[in-house]
Amino acid sequence: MGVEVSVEGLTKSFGSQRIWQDVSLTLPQGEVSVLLGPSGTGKSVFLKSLIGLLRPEQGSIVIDGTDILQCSSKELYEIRKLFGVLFQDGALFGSMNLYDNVAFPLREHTKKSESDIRKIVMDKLELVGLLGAEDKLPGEISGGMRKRAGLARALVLDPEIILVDEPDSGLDPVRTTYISQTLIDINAEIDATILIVSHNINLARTVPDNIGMLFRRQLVMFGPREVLLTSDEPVVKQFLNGTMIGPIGMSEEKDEAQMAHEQALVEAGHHAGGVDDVEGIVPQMKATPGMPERKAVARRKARVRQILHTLPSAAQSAIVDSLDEDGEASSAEGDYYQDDYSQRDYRDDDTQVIPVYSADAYDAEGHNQPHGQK
Ligand SMILES: Nc1ncnc2c1ncn2[C@@H]1O[C@H](COP(=O)(O)OP(=O)(O)OP(=O)(O)O)[C@@H](O)[C@H]1O
Repeated sequence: MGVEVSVEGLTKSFGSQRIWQDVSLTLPQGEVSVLLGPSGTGKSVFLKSLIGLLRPEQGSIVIDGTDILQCSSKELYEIRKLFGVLFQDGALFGSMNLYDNVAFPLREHTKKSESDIRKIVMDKLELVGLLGAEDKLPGEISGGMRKRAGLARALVLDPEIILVDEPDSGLDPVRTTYISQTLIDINAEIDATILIVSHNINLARTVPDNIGMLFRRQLVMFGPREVLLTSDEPVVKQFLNGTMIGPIGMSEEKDEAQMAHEQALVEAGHHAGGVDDVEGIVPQMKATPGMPERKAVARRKARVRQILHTLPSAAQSAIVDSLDEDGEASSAEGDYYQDDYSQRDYRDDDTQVIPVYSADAYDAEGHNQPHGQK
């Protein structure tokens, strides 16, 4: 089973440029999480920090009991072996065919025989649907195939944590769904902890168990998927709907005057773009029939049940509904409704759900004034 990744108070700058600050979240063991955020908010920087390629100046990243910001380089080397990483372009070696690309980590990091390597490589190529393409060079195949080859290579060392940077970039919606299905199937097969960085709303709505969002140097929230997908936070709603109306601007920082101007345009009949009906919860993708059950599903149910009372009421209802669909409502309701949630302020609870932005969370300059963050 994949290991938990626990991030606490993480802050990263490049020189005087603060990328994000005080980011705290836990990727639960073996679950699939997505980190959303507008372009340039530091999602890739976060992903590279998790594997120790970039070094945040504050905070901790605890993986399998080791804080990778404090450990020796030898320990970091060992921790890195737990990871499989799919970078945006697949990061394949252009001069090697797909077989050799996928075999590369096995030849570099293990003493396995070529016949053992062959078995593993063919197995992973089959998992990502690339059997028959092993002799092709990266330059001879499509972007989607390159991504799948990169994914196969990320899997050969049996990673416990898989980091995936924008699996959808450069892919059409159908291929994006295929790669989403592959990620879910991989999770079912090897039960790895998976973090996907993306700004694809369809993927975010259908793939993960948990969703987080970065915006204006803060982690806006992180928690069960139902929390973000039912959120009323302006930045989340704008992001999900893809409209120009809201705190996200072309260059990220949008001030009050700009927001008022855009609102006036819309009131005068200008189309703000995006779609209005991207709301609510749609069913989560399941492993392809014939694959093992995702073990994360049962673990997540138990985990979410424990924190349910700390979540916003819309998220609670959505979670209870999803359990209803699974035929669990009657046994679950007894547990859920012991508490009077309507009387609770979820922001005061000890929870990983960190809603920071609301309508009153911006000062006169349009800068955020985070509240409720732990
Ligand atoms: N090695 C680096 N040195 C200096 N600045 C960097 C470095 N890597 C990233 N940055 C800066 O960090 C910021 C966040 O970049 P990052 O690629 O993480 O954003 P992102 O959210 O992944 O964006 P996108 O969705 O467009 O891929 C950018 O301003 C980028 O220029």
